[in-house]
Amino acid sequence: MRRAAFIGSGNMGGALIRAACRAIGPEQVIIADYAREKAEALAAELGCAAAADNAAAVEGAEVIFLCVKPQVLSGVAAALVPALNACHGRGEDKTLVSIAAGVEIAALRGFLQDISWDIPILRVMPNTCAAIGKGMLALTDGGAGNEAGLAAVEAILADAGRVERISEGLMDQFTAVAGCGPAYVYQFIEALADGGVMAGLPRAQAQTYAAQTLLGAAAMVLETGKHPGQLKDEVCSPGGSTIVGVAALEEHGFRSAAIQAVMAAFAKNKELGK
Ligand SMILES: NC(=O)C1=CN([C@@H]2O[C@H](COP(=O)(O)OP(=O)(O)OC[C@H]3O[C@@H](n4cnc5c(N)ncnc54)[C@H](O)[C@@H]3O)[C@@H](O)[C@H]2O)C=CC1
Ligand SMILES: O=C(O)[C@@H]1CCC=N1
Repeated sequence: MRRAAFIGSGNMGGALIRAACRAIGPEQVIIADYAREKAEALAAELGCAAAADNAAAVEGAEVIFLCVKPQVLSGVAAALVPALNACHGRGEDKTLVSIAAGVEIAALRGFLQDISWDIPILRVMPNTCAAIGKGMLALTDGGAGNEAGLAAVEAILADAGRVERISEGLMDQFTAVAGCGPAYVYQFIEALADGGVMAGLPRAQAQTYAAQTLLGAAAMVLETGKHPGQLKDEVCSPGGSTIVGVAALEEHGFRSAAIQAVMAAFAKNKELGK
């Protein structure tokens, strides 16, 4: 019996599969995807197993991560019930983990209508940076007090990045900041690089300088514990060039745009769960 199965090996599932293979070893990981060749190619690359179908992945592992789109989750989960019941009948208990944005544990339980036992269900909200161990992830058991399940998931995701336990009531907000966040940051990096190119830098250099600057600034926030506003002030020499750039960002609504991006994604997460 392997420790982790992943159903769906797309952008996010694939990133978690990479992280899990590093943390617990590829011999402990089995993956399945509707597009079988996709799972097989990733399994061949990482040295883990590719299951013939979703039920085989369920049969083969203790913790099953559902990494499909919210729109297909109910059908995928319902189709797993016969395999989950058969496993339970043999005395093999399983834990289900969903990474779907917006879908609550109670809704997931509703998708498993014909299940014959009280299967533990957890949620993880990852981001794609987990692929290289730099993710920001949230984990919840919905207040069930399932310490063993939480610990099992943490062990599988030990090399995905920073994993924090949060209440389920904060998952949609977390998703809007950290799940979606990499996309906003990539837009900013691209825009910084565009500015650099406009000012005369070669594209490749501009991109490296922009990305390394984001990395350094993020590390300064985390490692110094200083407020971002203070760190910003430390860059702005009186009468210098940075404050002119900061004023231009303010004039064009930069911070307001970022806040609105998070609020728009938050609203959409709530919609995805309905
Ligand atoms: N992409 C991201 O940055 C993040 C995504 N998520 C969540 O991750 C989940 C997956 O999203 P992505 O990886 O972006 O989507 P994706 O489209 O890249 O991957 C989904 C995978 O599921 C497979 N699939 C579809 N139907 C299936 C079925 N019946 N059985 C098995 N596999 C099936 C597809 O072939 C595809 O490989 C979503 O629920 C999303 O909310 C969460 C956090 C971040
Ligand atoms: O765009 C989405 O719906 C997913 C959820 C968080 C990141 N990607």
